[in-house]
Amino acid sequence: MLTVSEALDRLLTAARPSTATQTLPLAQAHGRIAAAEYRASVDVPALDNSAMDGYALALPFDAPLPDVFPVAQRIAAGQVGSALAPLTAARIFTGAPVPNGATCVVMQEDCDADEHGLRLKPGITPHPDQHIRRRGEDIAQNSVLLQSGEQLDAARIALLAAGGIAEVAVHAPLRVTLLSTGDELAEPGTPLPPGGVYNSNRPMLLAMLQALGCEVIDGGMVPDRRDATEAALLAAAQQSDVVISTGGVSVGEEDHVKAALQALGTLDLWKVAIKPGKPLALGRIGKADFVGLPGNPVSAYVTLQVLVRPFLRKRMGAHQLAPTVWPLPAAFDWPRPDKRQEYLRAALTPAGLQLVGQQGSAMISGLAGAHGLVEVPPGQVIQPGDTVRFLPFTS
Ligand SMILES: Nc1nc2c(c(=O)[nH]1)N[C@H]1C(S)=C(S)[C@@H](COP(=O)(O)OP(=O)(O)OC[C@H]3O[C@@H](n4cnc5c(N)ncnc54)[C@H](O)[C@@H]3O)O[C@H]1N2
Ligand code: MOO
Repeated sequence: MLTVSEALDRLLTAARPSTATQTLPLAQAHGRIAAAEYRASVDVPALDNSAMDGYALALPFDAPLPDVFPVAQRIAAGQVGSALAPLTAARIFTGAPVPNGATCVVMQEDCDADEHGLRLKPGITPHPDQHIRRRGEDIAQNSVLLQSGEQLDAARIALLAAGGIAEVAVHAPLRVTLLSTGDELAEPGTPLPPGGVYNSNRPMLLAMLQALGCEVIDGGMVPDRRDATEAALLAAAQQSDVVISTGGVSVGEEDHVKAALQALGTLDLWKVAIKPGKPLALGRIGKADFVGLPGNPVSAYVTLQVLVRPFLRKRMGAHQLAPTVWPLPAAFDWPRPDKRQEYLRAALTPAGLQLVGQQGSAMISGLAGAHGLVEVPPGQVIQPGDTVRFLPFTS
């Protein structure tokens, strides 16, 4: 059986990054992977400007100040004033360009202004550059805003917009067909027949794959028959870059996915020393990649998160593939480790990481309260206070 890191190496070697790209307006690019590098077309801010509503002053700082400063001009955001003579003031508003000659801005709460001019309130001593945002202090023109292979989230979209970028070249979305195998599966909203189980993997994986940025096609539910499994896999492979199924990859005679895959294409990886999720399968059918996730919901969740996500991200053209790992203290006991590398559902608490819910691979109840997974190497016990590897779900 492959170790988790051997399996990850194999998956990443097998993942061919997509080459198809398209150009999208920034507002439509959320979640997509950049296919080019982008640089700022302007300095941000483009001019020195005021951080406060108040007065820009041309003060010397090394000489006594007069009591009153004439207010020579008024500059609102979007306007550009004229040069400020020494010892005069300009009425100014947040974001408005600071006129040449101004050495500081004083907020209006710290001044009194009337028809005679502006007076600083007692005790107010402005310092050089006070409340002035300098040109380019946030982003310098031509600096890199986004690297090829980065995923466009809200913050990166804001960064590109601030730098004047209107459109981005992105990788075409990965088309993933999702199949659910199992005669026992019933659709939520329909009566549950005797022996039935509601299909929770399908909406769970749909949500996870969409969050990754995939275009997901629902391939439906596949009965536990070899001919039906082959027909469903073949149809799915013809319409997608990647086919992902759940269930039917273990060893029982009702498990047809592996045999169907071997008949239609190649099985390149099967069984990983991971708990939950041992019977994970990887292969090819024609031009499509195939990933067979175990049927147990938590096994499907964990294998997608730990192993399949990096594979899909590389397929999508993303560069940062390794999961984020935070070394954090455990606040729990794990006295009976497994031979397989184990992933435990855990929540971040002020006391440290706490396990949530029961840890069985069919136990969905704890998943919703977890913030991530604790990675337990084969055979390793954990005691409260031990530093463990925590893989947050948000990364
Ligand atoms: N003799 C052995 N039996 C099993 C082994 C083994 O090594 N030897 N491995 C076990 C492990 S570990 C896992 S994980 C499961 C995985 O089996 P399959 O991938 O073949 O999945 P199924 O048997 O089809 O289903 C397992 C379990 O999950 C439920 N399920 C399936 N699909 C869904 C769905 N879409 N939504 C909700 N629940 C689903 C299904 O009803 C079963 O209870 O095999 C062990 N057995
Ligand atoms: O690998 Mo299975 O998920 O232990 O039940």
